[in-house]
Amino acid sequence: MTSPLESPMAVTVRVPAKINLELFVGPRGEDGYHSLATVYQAVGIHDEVTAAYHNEWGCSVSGRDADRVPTDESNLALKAARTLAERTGGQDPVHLSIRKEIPVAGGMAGGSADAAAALLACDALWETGLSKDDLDEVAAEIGSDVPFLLHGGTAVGSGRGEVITAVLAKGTYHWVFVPSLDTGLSTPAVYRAFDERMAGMAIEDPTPSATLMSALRAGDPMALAPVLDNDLQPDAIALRPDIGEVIEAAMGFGALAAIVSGSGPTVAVLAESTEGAIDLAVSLTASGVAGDILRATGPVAGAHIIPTTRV
Ligand SMILES: C[C@@](CO)(OP(=O)(O)O)[C@H](O)COP(=O)(O)OP(=O)(O)OC[C@H]1O[C@@H](n2ccc(N)nc2=O)[C@H](O)[C@@H]1O
Ligand SMILES: Nc1ncnc2c1ncn2[C@@H]1O[C@H](COP(=O)(O)OP(=O)(O)O)[C@@H](O)[C@H]1O
Repeated sequence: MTSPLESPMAVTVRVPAKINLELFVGPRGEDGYHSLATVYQAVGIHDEVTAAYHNEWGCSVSGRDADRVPTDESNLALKAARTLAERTGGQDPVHLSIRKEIPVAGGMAGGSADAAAALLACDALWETGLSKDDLDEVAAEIGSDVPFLLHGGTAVGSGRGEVITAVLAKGTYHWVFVPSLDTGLSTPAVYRAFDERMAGMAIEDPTPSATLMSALRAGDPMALAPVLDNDLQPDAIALRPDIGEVIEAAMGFGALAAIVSGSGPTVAVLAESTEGAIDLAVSLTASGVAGDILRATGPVAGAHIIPTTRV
C-alpha cells in the first residue's frame, strides 16, 4: 500500500493541441453528430493542467485567451474530472489550475486537450487504477477529440473521431499557425453550414485516403502538402472570409500548403523546414494579414504527467 507520505498532493499534466491533416465528413447520425474519417496530428503547442486536492471542486485559468474560458461547471476539464470521480465511485474534490497556450475556439481542440489532461492528472492523483481502455471510454464521453489527445502522435479518428487507430508516420513536420483574430468559430455553426451546402446530395460514409497514409509513411512534407484536405473548409471560409485571405497569403509566400484546422478558424500552414517556417511567420506578420502567429512541429506526444511536488 502507498504510504500517505508518498501520495501526490498535486499532479501536473502537459497536453498538446491537435490539427486535422484530413477531415472527411459523413452523414449526420440520429444523435446529431456526423460520422468522420479524420487524421489527427498532435502539435507542439501545449496547455498544462494541475489537479490539487481542495475543499471544493473548481478551476482557474491563466495564459492565452484565459478570459474566454469558462471556470464554472461548463469547463471541459472540470467536467472531465467530475465524470471520472463519478465513474470511480466518488473521489475527494480537486481544484484544477489550467495554463493555456492553445488558442481558444480555434479548431485546435484546446478544451478537449484540457479535459484529457484533467483525466490523466486526476487518475494519477486519486490512484484510480483505471485501464487505458477505461480512461479512453470516459474521454470519449467528454468529447470526440479527447481520446486522441490522450494518445497524441498521428492517428486516424473514426466514428465521431473518438475511435483512435495509430498511423505509421515518419518525420517531423514544420507548422505555422494563424489562430485568426479575437473571435473563434462555433463548431455547430460550421457543421450546420456544411449540412446546408450538402442538402439533397448523397453523402457517403468517409474513409481515410490511401495517398495521405503513404505520404505519412514516407515522412515527406512535399508529398503530404497536396493531400491535406478538410470537408469543412469551404464552410469555415463562407462564415469567415478572412480565413480565405490568410490561406491565399500563405500560399503566396511559398507555403507547401495551408488548411483550416478542424472547424476553424485557425489556419495551419505547412513549411518545408524550420527556416521555411520562420520565413513564413515573418512574411505573414509583415503583410498584416495575420496579427498573431504560432510555430510548432508535429507529431508530438499526447497528454503526459510532468514532475510535480510530492510531500
Ligand atoms: C470539428 C472537430 C474536428 O476534430 O474539432 P474542432 O474544430 O471542434 O476542434 C470535431 O469534429 C469537433 O467534435 P466535438 O468536440 O465532438 O464537437 P462538439 O463541440 O461536441 O459539437 C458541437 C456540435 O457540432 C455538431 N457536430 C459536431 C461533431 C460532429 N462529428 N458532427 C456534428 O454535427 C453537432 O451539432 C454538435 O452538437
Ligand atoms: N478548458 C477549456 N479550454 C478552452 N475552452 C473551453 C474549456 N472548457 C470549455 N471551453 C469552451 O469550449 C469552446 C471551444 O473551445 P476549444 O476547445 O478551445 O475550441 P475548438 O472546439 O474550436 O477546438 C470555447 O468557446 C470555450 O468557451
